[in-house]
Amino acid sequence: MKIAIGSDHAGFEYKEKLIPFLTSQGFEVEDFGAFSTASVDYPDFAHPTAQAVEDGKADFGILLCGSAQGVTMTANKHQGIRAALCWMTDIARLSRQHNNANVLTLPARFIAYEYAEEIVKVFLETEFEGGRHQNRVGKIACS
Ligand SMILES: O=C(CO)[C@H](O)[C@H](O)[C@H](O)COP(=O)(O)O
Repeated sequence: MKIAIGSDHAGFEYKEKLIPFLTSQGFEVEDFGAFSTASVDYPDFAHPTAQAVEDGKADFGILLCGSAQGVTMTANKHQGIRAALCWMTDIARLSRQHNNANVLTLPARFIAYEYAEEIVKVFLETEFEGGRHQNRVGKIACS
């Protein structure tokens, strides 16, 4: 399974730790930057990460910034992207079970790194439930 990952400067350090974590769990990872803690603009990294998922080049995306608001707003501009801002494992689980989220966004300045790993694990291990949720998810996209 392939994961596209991106961040701004605020999410850079967590991204750098998540990449080897994901690799150790057997995932293939494509890193869309940022590549340092120098101040950057989150859309420059959130758009290509979301695009990789939208194009089917990655199965899931993971995006990080300080609050996760900016990367979530940016990723959700893409058709076919359902980016979920997750700050706790239960929210991550529900974002997969009920919303079939395909991009996980993490607020690096508000959660401990170890907890970010737990959220990632839950998100990637949880299946979409379908059923009544399929109808609702189908109504999200604007035509
Ligand atoms: O969501 C965000 C922006 O809407 C993120 O939290 C950014 O990481 C944050 O704004 C960066 O702030 P900084 O003061 O430029 O480091």
